[in-house]
Amino acid sequence: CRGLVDCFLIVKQKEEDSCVLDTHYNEENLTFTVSNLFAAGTDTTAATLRWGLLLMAKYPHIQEQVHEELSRVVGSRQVCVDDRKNLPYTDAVIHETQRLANIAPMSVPHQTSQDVTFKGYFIKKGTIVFPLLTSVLYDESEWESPHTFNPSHFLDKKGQFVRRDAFMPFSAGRRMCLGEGLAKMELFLFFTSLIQRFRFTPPPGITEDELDLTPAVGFTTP
Ligand code: HEM
Repeated sequence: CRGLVDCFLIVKQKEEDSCVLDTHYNEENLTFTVSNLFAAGTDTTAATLRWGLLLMAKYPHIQEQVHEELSRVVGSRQVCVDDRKNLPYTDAVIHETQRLANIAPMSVPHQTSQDVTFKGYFIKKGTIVFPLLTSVLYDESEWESPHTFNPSHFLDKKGQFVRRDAFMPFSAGRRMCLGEGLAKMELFLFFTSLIQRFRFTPPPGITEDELDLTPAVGFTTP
């Protein structure tokens, strides 16, 4: 069994052999599952990484601090997942990038499966609901400076990494992002490997102040 598709096909075969009718393991679901994984798992991580590099170009003193921490803790060997716990500043920069980049501002639409009253509002069964992640990621009662890039949002006074409940780029609840662990691992490994080897700067003739952080409109925020 080499991966998801093999696993799926093996169960499909078993169910066919035991004459299970009405199975979820059919070709249509296989196609949807694989295409969903591509759609949900490629542009999201790539857009976040691009935001990370743009922010490093705009704030060179922060890029320098990430570089210093990486040189001190990892040196020139390849970064591995286990290094993250020893790189609190870098970890905070990646979290702050995800918060400010806010790449899935409306998460994905859900639909109420029954009538529900939420915070005094009646929502009828079958209503489409968009959970606005922006409202949490930029919540003024949660973040000291919601609209600025500030890695201290994820650091305590001693410079140790702190988790924040309002960090919700992967949404929340039962249907939250299935790829959170994979995405975090990818972002950490790609971001650190790039900063270890390169310096990111604005193009010639452009100052850091001129780098524009206005997001473009898209399903994710490019
Ligand atoms: C920075 C990267 C990513 C972000 C910010 C992100 C964000 C999200 C968000 C906001 C949702 C909607 C959750 C909800 O319905 O409430 C979601 C769903 C999902 N994500 Fe991600 N995602 C990322 C990367 C990935 C990766 C790498 C994969 C897998 C390869 C993935 C797979 C999925 C899947 C399968 C769902 C649907 C889950 C379901 O409906 O039960 N995501 N993601």
